[in-house]
Amino acid sequence: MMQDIEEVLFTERQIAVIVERIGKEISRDYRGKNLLLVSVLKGSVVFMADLMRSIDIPARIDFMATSSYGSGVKTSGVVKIVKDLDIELEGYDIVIVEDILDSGKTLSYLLDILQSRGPRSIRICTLFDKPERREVDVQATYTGAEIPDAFIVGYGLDYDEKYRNLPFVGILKPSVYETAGAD
Ligand SMILES: O=P(O)(O)OC[C@H]1O[C@H](OP(=O)(O)OP(=O)(O)O)[C@H](O)[C@@H]1O
Ligand SMILES: Nc1nc2[nH]cnc2c(=O)[nH]1
Repeated sequence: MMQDIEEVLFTERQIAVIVERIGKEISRDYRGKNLLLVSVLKGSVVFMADLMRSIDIPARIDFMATSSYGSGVKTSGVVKIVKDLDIELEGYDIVIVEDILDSGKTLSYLLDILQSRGPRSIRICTLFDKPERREVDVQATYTGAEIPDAFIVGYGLDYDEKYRNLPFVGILKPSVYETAGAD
């Protein structure tokens, strides 16, 4: 796996510092509220697992899954709900937990859908943001780090369902996806 990584962007240690900082911000902002963390599968699962443990106020969790990237590095732009939430949203202060904000299509779609279910409030938390790539106007309240326009993997993020279990985040060598299928 390591041979497919061009450059390590964030080490395990650097990610831990970022997650800890966001956990503190959310704990401060949601004290006395009715916090529900909504993790968007599968990419955010590693971030979610660490983030929830760095939040020291009561929090519920739920999961949903969307799909728009298929097995490649380009979004199809058509977002589908693959798995919906289990709970009703009335009365909750929702923080959507995402691994990456890229074109913005996934989060803009999710915001619309979740908003229509009547939560008390709703905000976005993303570990990574690629502002240069934005096609739809979406902004996160909590952002771990802004990154350049490169395809990253690790710490939950995949290419073709691989590399999610890397403990760090790195840029995938373009030769990996340019020669895809030649495995
Ligand atoms: O801003 P966008 O261009 O919409 O891209 C961001 C979305 O793409 C990734 O999900 P993906 O569809 O690859 O699913 P996964 O989380 O299961 O890897 C990521 O987890 C975000 O949900
Ligand atoms: N793995 C991965 N998924 C993405 N979805 C949108 N951008 C990215 C990215 O850079 N890496």
